[in-house]
Amino acid sequence: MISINNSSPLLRIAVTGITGRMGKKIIEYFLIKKNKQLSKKIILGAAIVRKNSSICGIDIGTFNKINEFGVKITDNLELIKDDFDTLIDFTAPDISIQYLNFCVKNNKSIVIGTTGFKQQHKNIIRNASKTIGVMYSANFSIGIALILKILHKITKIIGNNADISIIETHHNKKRDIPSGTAIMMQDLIRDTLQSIQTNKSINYNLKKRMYPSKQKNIIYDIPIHSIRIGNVVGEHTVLFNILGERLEITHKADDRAIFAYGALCAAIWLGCNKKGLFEIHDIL
Ligand SMILES: NC(=O)C1=CN([C@@H]2O[C@H](COP(=O)(O)OP(=O)(O)OC[C@H]3O[C@@H](n4cnc5c(N)ncnc54)[C@H](O)[C@@H]3O)[C@@H](O)[C@H]2O)C=CC1
Ligand SMILES: O=C(O)C1=N[C@H](C(=O)O)C[C@H](O)C1
Repeated sequence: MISINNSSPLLRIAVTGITGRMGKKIIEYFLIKKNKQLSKKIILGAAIVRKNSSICGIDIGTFNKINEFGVKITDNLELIKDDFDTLIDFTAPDISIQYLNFCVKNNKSIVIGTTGFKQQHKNIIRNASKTIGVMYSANFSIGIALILKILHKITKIIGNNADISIIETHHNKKRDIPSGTAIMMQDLIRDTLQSIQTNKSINYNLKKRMYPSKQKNIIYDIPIHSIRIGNVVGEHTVLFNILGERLEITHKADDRAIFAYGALCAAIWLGCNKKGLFEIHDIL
């Protein structure tokens, strides 16, 4: 499990996208105090919604049809900049970058779960991490963090001789395609294959992925097949086909709470004093 440093001080969290699928899940942890360990370490400092939303000014508890909580929904970060230490963002690429820039300007740490970033966004994220603590992951589940370690090991052993494909399945409301998780898996496998080819020790991490690989000549065809159907929370399968047999490594998310829990643990781990670019496996 992700370890939570018990000596970390109480951390005030700002949550963006509070009307979204992920924003609601994260807020739920504060309103329903779903996890005692987390509740001892973090408090809700701000609940942020898109500009000019009709729900600005409403108490977050009232909005979620429970008792008044004492935090009013806002679209104005300037008003609440002294009410939080760390911002957790699961929204959309362009607004995520605006929130990131606000955090840089006001020396706040940030946990970014948004996916669908283009390379120029990733360069901005990387640059911001020179000034503040940035935790970025396309997937905050413990399961995927563990599978990434397994994929690295399998690719090192059979990658050179395997036919590899990735299948990702998500709900039909998902905006980006393919999923950020599938791209993360594809990047890891490609980096591992490149390291085998060039005998360089692989140090797979996001930092490396923030800049495209310099070795343009080595292209690995690892196709990603995407399915958008119903309410699927998120499923990923990596297939390694070698002579006479096939490995299928699968992760199936049933509840977005796993992503929310991972993001909240990441926020506690990140705290408000670190500087740099981190990802979920930094805290496993
Ligand atoms: N890293 C991870 O573990 C996970 C990442 N995600 C990613 O998180 C993001 C959000 O996913 P969902 O919550 O399902 O989406 P959603 O569409 O349900 O929610 C998006 C939220 O962002 C807000 N938003 C969008 N554009 C905005 C703007 N211009 N200004 C202010 N607010 C804006 C919306 O109002 C909404 O509250 C996606 O990129 C998704 O891929 C989702 C689940 C897990
Ligand atoms: O949009 C989603 O729902 C999810 N998006 C993330 C991704 O793009 O990988 C993570 C998870 O699969 C759910």
